[in-house]
Amino acid sequence: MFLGIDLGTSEVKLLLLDGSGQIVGAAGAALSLSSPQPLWSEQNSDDWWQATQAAVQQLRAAHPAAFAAVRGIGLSGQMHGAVLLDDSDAILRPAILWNDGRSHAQCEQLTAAAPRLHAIAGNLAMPGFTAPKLLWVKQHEPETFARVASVLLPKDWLRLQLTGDKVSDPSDAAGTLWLDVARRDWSDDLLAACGLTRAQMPRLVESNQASGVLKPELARAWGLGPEVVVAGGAGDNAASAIGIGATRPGDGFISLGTSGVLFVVNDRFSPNPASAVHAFCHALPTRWHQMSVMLSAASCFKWFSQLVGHDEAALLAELARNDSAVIRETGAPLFLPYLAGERTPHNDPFAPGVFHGLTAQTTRADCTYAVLEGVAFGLADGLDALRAAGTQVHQLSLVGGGSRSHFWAQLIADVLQVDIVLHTGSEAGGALGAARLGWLACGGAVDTVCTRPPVAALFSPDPQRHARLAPRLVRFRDLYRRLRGA
Ligand SMILES: Nc1ncnc2c1ncn2[C@@H]1O[C@H](COP(=O)(O)OP(=O)(O)O)[C@@H](O)[C@H]1O
Ligand SMILES: O=C(CO)[C@@H](O)[C@H](O)COP(=O)(O)O
Repeated sequence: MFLGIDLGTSEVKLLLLDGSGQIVGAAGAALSLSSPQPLWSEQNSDDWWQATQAAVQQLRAAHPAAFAAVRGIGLSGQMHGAVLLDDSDAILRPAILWNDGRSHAQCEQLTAAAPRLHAIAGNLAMPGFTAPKLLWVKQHEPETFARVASVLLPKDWLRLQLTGDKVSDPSDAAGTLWLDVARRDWSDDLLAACGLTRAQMPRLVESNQASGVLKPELARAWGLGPEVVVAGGAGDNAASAIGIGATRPGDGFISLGTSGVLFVVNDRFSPNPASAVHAFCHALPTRWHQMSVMLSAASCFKWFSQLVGHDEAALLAELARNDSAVIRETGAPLFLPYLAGERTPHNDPFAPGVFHGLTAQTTRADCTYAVLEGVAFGLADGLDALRAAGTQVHQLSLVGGGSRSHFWAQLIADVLQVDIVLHTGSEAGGALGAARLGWLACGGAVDTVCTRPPVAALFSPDPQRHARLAPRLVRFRDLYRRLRGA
């Protein structure tokens, strides 16, 4: 048995996988976000550990025999977050997350201070990345910065609780802006630009290699044997790729989680900062990937559902009951999904969320539709950015919580004009990939472990609907341009 632990933004998810690749069970525990000031997004790292332990107890209770047979653990997690520790590994401040926009000024400073940033890290400096956050802490919380002995990414802080080791992997480390992405090693020059050194960074191992073993006292408390291997693991998007078998160049998927991600595998480091796509290491040693990232995707649906007091399933059922789809596709309001600013393609922490074109006839179902459509339009921008970066896409799998909606999957296929494939277990996101990385670290072979799960549904583009939506996409893009800086 192999255990995957995915530290998402809205939930910690656990998944048990057996030695024939079948999912045995899953469990989860919710997490909340805090935004003490505009543009800020933080979580308490201790909450991650409490949620992980609660989910472990759920999974053990549901599958006692299978859980007791766990031999390998893999980690996956929300990327870019900064967990700052002092020299006794105590947490110095709340973790600053991937969707935090406070460090926009520091991005400019970093770009000026590190002229080779784009060549080494392969990416634009964006506020969500780890390096500009540390510059922000240096300038705004100098007492804290002076005490920083270690900087860990979210899943790597969980690993510290599990094994006592400070270790990261290249797929997650690439999101710091301190990694030499082609060489898959820390860059002393980029660290120096932030007043940091390699001594403050975790050791790096590849995602599919062992990083350490579970602490004996935890193994006993969880009813596990000795020598449970913990794999290097991966950033949640690279882990999701492993989960749906996206390992060959050209394989790609969309993740509809809190963020919205278009991810395509490359066989070499392929930076293209000009189009605001990310070029990072993949979770296999000879692979890299490009991705475009929306800061708010399924989280727009969650926000709207909480605003109107109906859950996502109820809103989708209401949408399905209404038979005026064509009228809605021409008359519904437009929605700009920039609830936390945007990365690809705008790199603009101040981009606003917007409902535009409300009338006295606008219904709740129209607004639900607009939210789902606005996210699909954001993905269309992301796909254009990937194409501008030289990546070709013909078919995309869909993963993450948003993949529960077939309506949304069809809408995305129609907007993007790309086949969208749903594999079984797709809503598990990074947790399945994490479990698979645990299996690889215990000696599993890539060809055996990283297979494509069975296809649950295929959504092919409808050209007529695409033609109806095309003018709305033009208006969507125009709306952002008109509002920029307003
Ligand atoms: N039936 C549904 N249809 C579409 N989206 C849904 C549905 N149920 C939940 N979601 C969305 O799934 C998202 C959570 O997805 P998840 O992949 O777990 O995110 P994360 O990894 O960021 O925590 C929430 O934003 C929620 O609105
Ligand atoms: O910042 C990125 C990728 O660059 C995000 O994809 C985070 O990794 C958060 O992921 P989810 O919680 O949405 O899965």
